[in-house]
This record gives sequence, structure tokens and C-alpha cells, in this order.
Amino acid sequence: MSMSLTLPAPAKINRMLHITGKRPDGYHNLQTLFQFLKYGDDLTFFCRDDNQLTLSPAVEGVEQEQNLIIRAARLLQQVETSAPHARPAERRGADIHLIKRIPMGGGLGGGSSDAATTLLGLNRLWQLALSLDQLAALGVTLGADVPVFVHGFAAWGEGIGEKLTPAPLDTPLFCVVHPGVSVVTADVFRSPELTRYSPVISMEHALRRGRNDCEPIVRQHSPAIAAALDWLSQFGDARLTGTGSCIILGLTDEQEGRNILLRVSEEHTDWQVFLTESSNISPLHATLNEQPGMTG
Ligand SMILES: C[C@](O)(CO)[C@H](O)COP(=O)(O)OP(=O)(O)OC[C@H]1O[C@@H](n2ccc(N)nc2=O)[C@H](O)[C@@H]1O
Ligand SMILES: Nc1ncnc2c1ncn2[C@@H]1O[C@H](COP(=O)(O)OP(=O)(O)OP(=O)(O)O)[C@@H](O)[C@H]1O
Repeated sequence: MSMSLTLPAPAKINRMLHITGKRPDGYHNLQTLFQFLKYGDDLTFFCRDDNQLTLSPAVEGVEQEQNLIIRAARLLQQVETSAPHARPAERRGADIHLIKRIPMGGGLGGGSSDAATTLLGLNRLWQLALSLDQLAALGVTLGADVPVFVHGFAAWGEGIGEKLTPAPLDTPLFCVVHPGVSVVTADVFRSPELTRYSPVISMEHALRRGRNDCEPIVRQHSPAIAAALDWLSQFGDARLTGTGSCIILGLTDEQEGRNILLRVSEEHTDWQVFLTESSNISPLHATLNEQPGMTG
């Protein structure tokens, strides 16, 4: 019997991001408000009866075995479970098809989201019956952003972003600008001038005001991102998401959004820009909950 499952891998945004310390292992402690966008990649998983994994089309610049989708699938191939209907390891194979929309190195968590969708998708197809906590624990070994995508609720994130508390965020329409350049997350965290010791605050405080501590460094290193931040700021409280390069602006009015799209198409043809709704429930979880999801 062949089975398949198509699932979204949404983008995330950081509504604010404070860096509160450096850990002995080199990672940084954060305080951040995570929210999902109704915009992202799509993955389709076709079950195989052997233990081969394929991914198509290949993601440009990422070796197949380094792709977070394949790395996530390999973690599940190795998992031992006593679930009654679990596929045995030698039959845990899949052909995976990816529609990539999330710009890479954009601070929208695309790689991490692809990994989380793979964990949830193959957990279901291979009937491994792992809990979300177990999947998040596996996922955090792939990236700090994977747990929020696994749990699927908008969250106040602490630790390296894996300690999650539901956050009651407003859900405006967002304008997202990709200024045509990407940022390597590790470079930002490595930077000597980075603000790494912001005071620890409460979620309530963060919901009222907050900033992105990465912004000054990213501005310094990338004139293109600085220019896009300045340009979008004329319309409101524009902010970097993650370590950049994308800039987000919450809108109260869709017409304003259309006006921004028009202006970008006239004045900044090297940028990518889109409007999207935000959501406090991941579109991945919405899809998994609303349909049994399997065909075959
Ligand atoms: C900045 C955020 O986008 C906020 O959502 C994320 O925390 C980044 O998450 P990510 O892309 O999944 O990051 P990872 O792949 O885990 O880490 C990339 C590199 O960034 C640095 N890094 C990342 C997260 C963190 N809390 N502290 C760090 O110092 C580390 O040098 C790490 O080697
Ligand atoms: N499936 C994947 N999709 C995108 N990038 C991937 C994938 N697998 C591995 N990568 C690698 O991960 C890097 C970061 O990609 P990603 O799209 O997650 O960046 P990002 O949005 O800046 O992430 P973050 O906000 O988590 O820092 C890429 O440059 C690429 O080398």
C-alpha cells in the first residue's frame, strides 16, 4: 500500500528578540516572541517499503545529507519505539517532494520549519506515535527554532528558544520585505559588538514593548538591510525577524499593504515583498488536525 501526506512548513517571525546571555557551549540565551505566518513551504511525503530517503527538487547550495529534511528523517529512522503499529527501521523510507518558498537565510526559520514538518509527517506515516515533546527534543538537536514549529503555538521562547509558553499575540496582516541579501545566523551571534546581556524581562513586558537586539549589528554589516529597515520604517514599527535578513511590519489596513507592494515594485526591484496573515496556531497543526491526511 502506498501512502502519502502533504503538509505545510510555515515561516515564523520574531515579534521581538532579546539576547540575555552567552552559555558555556557558545549558544545564547534568548527571550523572544514567536509567531507563525500563513506563508511557507509545502512538503509531500510518499512512503516507501524500503529504507531509502530521497528529496526533490534539491535545495540549491545545500548538500542532500545536510538538508534539515533528510537529517530530521534520519533521526526518526533510528528511533526505537514500542508503538504497536510502528514500521520497522528497515521499512522506514520516503520520497519527499519540497516546494520551497521561504527565502533562505532570511530569519523566517525555513530550514527549521521543514525539519519540524518532516518530524511530524513521518511520525504519522511511519506510525511511530512519538509525542510532540519527544519530537521537539529530537528537533532541537537540528536547530534552536525547531521546537516552536513542532509544538505549533505562538510562544514566548526562552533558553535558546526551546522553552515555550503560549503567548497571546495580536494577529495583524504582515508585510515582509526580503532585501535581496541573506544573513548567516552564526555570524551575527559571533559578532563582538552584539548586545548579549539584555536584562531578563517578563512576557507581559515584552508584549507591550520589545526590540530585536540583532538589529544594530546587522545594520552595521549590511547596508542593504539598513536601507530596507529605514525605508519600511516610514510606514510604522518595522523590525528585523531573527537575525535577518527579512524585515516585518504589522499592518492595520490591507490597503496600506497594497500601497507598499506597489511602491516596492517601482522603487526597489531587487527586493522581494509579500503580504501575509499571521497566526497563533501553526498552519502545520491546523492541517494535521483538520484531516486524517493520508491517501493511498
Ligand atoms: C535567531 C533565531 O532565528 C531566533 O528565532 C534562532 O534562535 C536561530 O535558530 P536556528 O537558525 O535554528 O539556529 P541554529 O541552527 O540552532 O544555530 C546557528 C548558529 O547560531 C548561533 N546561535 C543560535 C541560536 C542561539 N540561541 N544562540 C546562538 O548562539 C550558534 O552559533 C549556532 O551555531
Ligand atoms: N530544508 C532546508 N531549507 C533551507 N535551508 C536549509 C535546509 N536544510 C538546510 N538548510 C541550511 O540552513 C541554512 C539556514 O536556512 P534557514 O532558511 O533556516 O535560515 P533562516 O530563515 O535565517 O533561519 P533562522 O531564522 O532559523 O536563522 C541555509 O542557508 C542552508 O544552508
